[in-house]
Amino acid sequence: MNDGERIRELADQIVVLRDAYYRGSPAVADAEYDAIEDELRGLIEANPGLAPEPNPLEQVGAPAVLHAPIRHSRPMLSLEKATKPEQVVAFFGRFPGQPVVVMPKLDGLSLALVYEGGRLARAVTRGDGTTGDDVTMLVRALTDGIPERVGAPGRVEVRGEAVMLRSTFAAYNVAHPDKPLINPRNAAAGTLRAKDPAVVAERRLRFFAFDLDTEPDSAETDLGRALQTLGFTAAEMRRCADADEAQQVITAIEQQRNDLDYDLDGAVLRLADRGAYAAAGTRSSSPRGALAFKFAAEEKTTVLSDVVWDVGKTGKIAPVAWLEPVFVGGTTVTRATLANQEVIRARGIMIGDTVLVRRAGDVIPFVAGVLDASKRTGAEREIVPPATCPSCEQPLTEQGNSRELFCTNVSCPAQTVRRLIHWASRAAADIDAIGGVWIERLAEAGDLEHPSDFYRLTGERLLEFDRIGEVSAARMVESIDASRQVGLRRALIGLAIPMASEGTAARLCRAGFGSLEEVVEAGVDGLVAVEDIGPKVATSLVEHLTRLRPELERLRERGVSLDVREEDLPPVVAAGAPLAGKTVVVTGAISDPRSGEKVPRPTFQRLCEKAGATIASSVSASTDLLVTGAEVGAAKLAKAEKFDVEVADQSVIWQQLITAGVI
Ligand SMILES: NC(=O)c1ccc[n+]([C@@H]2O[C@H](COP(=O)([O-])OP(=O)(O)OC[C@H]3O[C@@H](n4cnc5c(N)ncnc54)[C@H](O)[C@@H]3O)[C@@H](O)[C@H]2O)c1
Ligand SMILES: [Zn+2]
Repeated sequence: MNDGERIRELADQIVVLRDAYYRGSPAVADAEYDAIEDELRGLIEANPGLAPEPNPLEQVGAPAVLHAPIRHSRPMLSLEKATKPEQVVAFFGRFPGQPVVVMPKLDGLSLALVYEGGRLARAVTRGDGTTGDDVTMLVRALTDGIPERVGAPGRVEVRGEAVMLRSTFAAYNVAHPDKPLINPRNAAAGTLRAKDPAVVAERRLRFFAFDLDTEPDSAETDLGRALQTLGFTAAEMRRCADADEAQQVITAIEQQRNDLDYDLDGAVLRLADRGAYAAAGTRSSSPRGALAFKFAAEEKTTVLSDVVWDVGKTGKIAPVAWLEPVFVGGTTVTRATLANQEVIRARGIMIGDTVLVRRAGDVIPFVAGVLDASKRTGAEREIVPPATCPSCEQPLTEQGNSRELFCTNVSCPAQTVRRLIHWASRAAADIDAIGGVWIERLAEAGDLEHPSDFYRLTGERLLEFDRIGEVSAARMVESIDASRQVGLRRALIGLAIPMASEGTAARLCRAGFGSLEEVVEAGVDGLVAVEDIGPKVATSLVEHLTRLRPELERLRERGVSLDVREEDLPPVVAAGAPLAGKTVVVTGAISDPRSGEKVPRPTFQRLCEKAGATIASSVSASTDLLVTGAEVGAAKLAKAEKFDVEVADQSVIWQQLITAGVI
């Protein structure tokens, strides 16, 4: 195929893919689509005479099906893309002496909001860039962060991104396993395509502003301040004087990406001065005064080569997707979760399908769905859940609405290994010198069956195995020995009792239980009396701990402490504690001002607790204080503002901790 033919082919593909994408059913992942655009761009650059007519790269969006078309006051454009530092340098080179703001490139859908006489007159989607759809009613009902009124009498147009927060997305998919959303961006677009606001009220979106026109021109030339004054949450903007500084901010945004509650696919550079940005003008499909720096993709497509049913520590049989290796979210992924049968059915997934794999934030990679079922060849196979346990071959039971499968055989070998690995894990006994492979070998050899068996292992016995030297054997024994101090809270976690979470273990310690035996003796009635422990959890605890009585005895005999430890209890609050009675959320990167060294967040939270604070993980109406470290996400700050929560920089709190003698 010659270049001209390839150009034609790519241009046609782009038109088809865009059409599908903007209708809400993308046929490929964004990263793959971008690669097609890049190839076309490269070919046209090399052969300017062969540029297609019309050139899809010079068009924005897609000729959408508009229900209520509204023409934009000025086009809503796409952005010029960059992936290399040199391109950032070149951008600064085009505007000597001009300061630039760098902000996250939020991955949602853009909206134009028009205010007339101080009131929201209409909200319009981007559409094909020239004409968009009127979505005023839906936006009013479904989007947070859009004020009904602004304190400016003339015409005001604010542009920005409406995103579905990751937490909203996850909660929605948990509540609707039968019709899951594929990703937050798609969900945001889908939400505003819906006709009835009430139907999708739980799909709330959040609006972040990044662009502004005012008539008459407002005196404020700084974009971020101008937007805030009007009552909007602006995308977090940082002013940079040169390309080096901008590159640092871009890197910081990329690093903080996992901590944020929304998807971003890059960083946007834009002239900080509103006048300078307008004066720079536009190209056919992008403004000259802005540049998008793209990050690695969090979603890719790959082939689902097989599904393997994995036996968990509580006997749950979970489908695990085996994938052809794919680089996504910063690592090569070969396994992903499929949750349960219902999810597989709802997403219509088959073995051999090309599936969309998502790895965003801290979530475990999961198969979000099949993008284009029309590509099937007929060689795909249905995913059939097993009738018996893949490990012990006992029949399985189905539980719950999502029809999760369980092996209830307590001596199931796979469960045994999983439970032992769990006992040795960091959250429990923390036997860090013995990894999963060794646990499996020891279980196979008959040395390990119950956690208490770890405490019978000797150096001599370990040396009887292949591929182990004296040094490692001694380290293993030492690590086992140290784990005898596990204590009530971590032992309870380590025993992997169904329905009892880490929080349950902490609550029991705080409620005054002194040992695991005391927990069993309390019975269901005694346990439900503890705050936040319900009858199901209490019953499960009593049932399983009663069954485990002999094991508890063996652990005791072998010198393992099952009594509450000081670290299991809330810290003693120092006299004159500065944070006494306050519910505190900590966000961003924390470092000790005395040494400049990074401090893990849990360590800092523990210090705050010593100063009297109750730690919470997310900002809500009951939060009293948000402590901010470096690189704080806009979402947390926006929430603090919404709930009127006091915000303090970490330096202030460190000072208080030092003054109060906490450290
Ligand atoms: N999978 C597919 O088949 C397919 C097809 C077509 C397009 N796409 C995807 O759509 C996107 C391309 O389309 P595009 O032109 O909408 O996006 P773009 O990448 O060119 O970016 C422009 C958009 O970025 C948004 N944005 C977010 N934060 C911003 C900020 N701080 N400042 C300015 N703008 C900001 C705005 O909505 C703006 O419209 C790509 O991500 C592409 O992968 C995918
Ligand atoms: Zn089994």
